[in-house]
Amino acid sequence: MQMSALRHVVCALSGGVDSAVAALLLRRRGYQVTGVFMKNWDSLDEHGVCAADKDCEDAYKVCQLLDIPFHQVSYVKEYWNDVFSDFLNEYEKGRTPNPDIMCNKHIKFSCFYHYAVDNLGADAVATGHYARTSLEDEEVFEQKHTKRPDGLFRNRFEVRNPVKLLQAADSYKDQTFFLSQVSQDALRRTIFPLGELTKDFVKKIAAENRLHHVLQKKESMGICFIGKRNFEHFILQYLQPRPGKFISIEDNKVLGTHKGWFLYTLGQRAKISGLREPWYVVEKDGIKGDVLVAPQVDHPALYRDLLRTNRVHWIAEEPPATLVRDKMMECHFRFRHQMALVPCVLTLNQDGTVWVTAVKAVRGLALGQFAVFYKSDECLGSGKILRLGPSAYTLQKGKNRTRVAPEVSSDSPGLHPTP
Ligand SMILES: Nc1ncnc2c1ncn2[C@@H]1O[C@H](COP(=O)(O)OP(=O)(O)OP(=O)(O)O)[C@@H](O)[C@H]1O
Repeated sequence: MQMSALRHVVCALSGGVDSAVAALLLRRRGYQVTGVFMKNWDSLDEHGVCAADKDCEDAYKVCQLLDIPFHQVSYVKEYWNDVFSDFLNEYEKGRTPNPDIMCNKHIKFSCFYHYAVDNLGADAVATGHYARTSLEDEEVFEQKHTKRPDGLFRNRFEVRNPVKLLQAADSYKDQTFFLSQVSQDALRRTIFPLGELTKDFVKKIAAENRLHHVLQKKESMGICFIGKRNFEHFILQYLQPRPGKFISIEDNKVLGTHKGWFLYTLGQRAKISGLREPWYVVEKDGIKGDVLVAPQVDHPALYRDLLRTNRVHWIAEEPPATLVRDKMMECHFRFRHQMALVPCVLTLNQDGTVWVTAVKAVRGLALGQFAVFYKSDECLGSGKILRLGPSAYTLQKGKNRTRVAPEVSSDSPGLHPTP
């Protein structure tokens, strides 16, 4: 076969084991592969070392070993504007953002995707994510790059046979949660070479193919730009402290003070100086800046069964036909990576937002998190949580007082779900 006839796949290489093996497998399938390292964050870690430089070197070494071209791109500015600013704004509003979901949406599957297709002439892009799509490689290559019209007249019937995002075969490693805001356009031209593999198998392939330098690296944990640093210290470099009180939800007693209500997420253990027993964050008062806490890890104030999202991003069907027809749909959702899926019922609103009613109350729902929806092994899409229903504790108190319980919300008062 002539070089020009080879399929060209551009693989995002992080310098880690997963993307290295992804590139290797693409090479084995006979494709022309190019490796691209993205620099998204520009700073020194706690030891004065720029971690991105080391990762970039490792990615370059992978390309040398596989004998494929290497490119480096900087999205430091885009990452700051589209991911980090949003992260800070959300925290400032007292919400719990997810920068990894935003990074996939805006950087990997937008900036990188366009760079690969428009500048490097890629027939498809690939990453080392553990996820699958409903397309075989050949079907991915058959996609014509046609830009869909934006705006009012784009409707859900325009995309024929939309590509589905499916959970990885290794359900423990599955990363569809983080991919739930990716566009249909990018997904149609994406290959996930690791989708059918387990992590152990991926490591074995790396070991058998002289990729020892990436194998020895530790798994990236937590938010990439914070690394091992103390979260409170990191965030207080960017946001003004806003001292407030820790208040017990049970008797309104002031238990201590904190440096900012935005430092706490619902469900998290609050370290209150002078107190040995654990207390857990159950509510935040944005006006006074107080953090309400409860004394047990499974306190009813931590449990809710109702939430509302912003306009949902649907990956394949916009929105699913069943939901449009019945205005309701049974499915599953999760709001943290790797948590067990929770059965729920969705109710669609006129503006594309949904109400999610969990079959059973769940612990630790927080504003700003993404509710990611699943139907069997398909990831349908996700919406950001902007409103929470009353907690089990509020409902109990309400029952005792026979009064209607208030909702927690980060914006103006809204509707209740209407069946
Ligand atoms: N800095 C980067 N440059 C290029 N691609 C990246 C970068 N960071 C992540 N990716 C891509 O996104 C995928 C998922 O990233 P994630 O941070 O979840 O790492 P991971 O699952 O530990 O994978 P890896 O072992 O390849 O680092 C990677 O496999 C890689 O394809």
